[in-house]
Amino acid sequence: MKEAVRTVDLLLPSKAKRHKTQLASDSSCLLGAHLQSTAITMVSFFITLSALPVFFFLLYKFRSFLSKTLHRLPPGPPGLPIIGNLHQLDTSDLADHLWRLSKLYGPLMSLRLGFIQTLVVSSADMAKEVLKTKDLVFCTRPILTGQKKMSYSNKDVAWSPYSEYWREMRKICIIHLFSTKQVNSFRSVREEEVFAMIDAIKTRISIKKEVNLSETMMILTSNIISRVAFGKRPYVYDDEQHQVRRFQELLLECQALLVNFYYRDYFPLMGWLDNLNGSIPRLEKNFKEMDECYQEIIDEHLNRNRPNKMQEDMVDILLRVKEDSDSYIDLTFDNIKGVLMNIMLGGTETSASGVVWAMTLLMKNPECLKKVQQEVRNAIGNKGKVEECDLYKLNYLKAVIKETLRLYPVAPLLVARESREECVLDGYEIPKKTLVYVNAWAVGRDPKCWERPEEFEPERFMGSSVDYKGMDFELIPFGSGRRGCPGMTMGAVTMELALSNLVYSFDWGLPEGTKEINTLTTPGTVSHKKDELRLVGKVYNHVQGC
Ligand code: HEM
Repeated sequence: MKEAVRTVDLLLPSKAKRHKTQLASDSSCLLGAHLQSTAITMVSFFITLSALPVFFFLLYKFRSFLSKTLHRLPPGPPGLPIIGNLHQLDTSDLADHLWRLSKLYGPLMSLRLGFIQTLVVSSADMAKEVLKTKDLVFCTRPILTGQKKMSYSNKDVAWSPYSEYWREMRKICIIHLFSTKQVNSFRSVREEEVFAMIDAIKTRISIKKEVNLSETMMILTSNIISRVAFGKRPYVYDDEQHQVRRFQELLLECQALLVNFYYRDYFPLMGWLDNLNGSIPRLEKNFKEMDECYQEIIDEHLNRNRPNKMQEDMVDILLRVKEDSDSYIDLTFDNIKGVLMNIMLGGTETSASGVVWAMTLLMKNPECLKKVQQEVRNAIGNKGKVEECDLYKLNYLKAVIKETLRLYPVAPLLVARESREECVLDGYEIPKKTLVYVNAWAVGRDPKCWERPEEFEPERFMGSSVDYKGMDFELIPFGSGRRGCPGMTMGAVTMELALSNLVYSFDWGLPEGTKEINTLTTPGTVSHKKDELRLVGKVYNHVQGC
């Protein structure tokens, strides 16, 4: 009671304090009224809370009723009210799971993820429809919480919706960062890093330790991309293999946050749960820390007296374009940071995962490993290392990479797209704003296109014109069309250079006690081999040929 009087005391203006005595006697009524109103608020809160599911149920029913009556949607597994098919999805191996479901429901399959109408495309024919014939309808990206935050509100290339801004930004990237000339200008960076990796593996072998190829490849591609993007090498090989830098740790957290599940993306009224479970504060924290790093990098590049400046890197190029008054759009620092993020995320994990899958499949198919080793060793002789200028001679190695990307596409569901308008696909009506996943994993296993689709047979590409450049829809690891991967040349040459040197320089075997290598995958946009690939290597003596 005393507390209540004191609180009232503080709240009252001085004039009213004359009525203090009377108020003190009234305060018990005031407290009673306060308790009553709290009780009413709580009861109404609980009524609202219990009415929410009913509200959502009715909304869901109404929406599905509308969707079904207004659109003839492709078939799909029946879902539950509100959550739709979310509970049925095995996210540990989503692409494989969706491929299996598509065998029941067909190459165009409808799902409902919460309130989001979703389409899964699982055959080469239908992928061609979506990525080529109707590319203009399906060339935008959905706006999702993690991506939006990390891309400075979609001021990047990869997650920016289809717009004049995206077209200009992509043009800038293609001309200034990803052109063949530009990719070639970073040749020495890739070679130096691959040769440093080979030396590090030799040191490891000399002390009779097994080689963790998953880790080694991540170090390699992080080094290459960091040097190409902003002229710095985040890892150095030492006795303990590496030393982690702050930026790389932040990138790992960023990757996790990008694939995190945010309620607000699928249940528009339940965004508050993201704050409650800590997802949003975690996102804000990582964004702030990443932003500080990007800003530091930009500030360093703006310093004209920057020490150790070797060659123009991507930040230099983007800053130059920013200053260039003739450039197409007014680049801001946020645009540069968004593109940097795309390059770091798009370029590191993808090529690393590709080489690990190639080595995994070669280890499981020793006759193919032998064949590719023979090809590389015959072509290179005792030169000691494979350089980029040698790669054109290595047709079987290129076939190994294609076959790897067919069976284990690094981004098995590509990068999600969204329909910009209503359209008809194979007789089905696809509503506007449908979330679209093109399942490259399923397409690579499409029995209409591939004989013995489950077998690893690089020979199928020898003498075949089928390539991953986006024109052959049975092989689309880099996507296709307007949103196809602009970093394909850089990614492919990195994989070829790393793999060729690995098979040229070493003979590989399984560590003692390991009978078989599994092919379990990690969840996420980029699919890694779940269990690290650990092998024992023997240095190959090129002079003696053994
Ligand atoms: C093995 C290597 C790589 C693979 C398998 C790969 C795969 C992909 C895929 C599947 C997409 C989506 C395509 C679509 O929606 O049709 C994509 C987009 C993209 N990739 Fe790559 N990528 C690789 C390397 C790289 C590299 C090295 C970079 C940059 C340094 C890069 C930057 C990008 C960007 C910026 C986009 C977004 C394009 C847009 O939305 O307009 N990628 N990549």
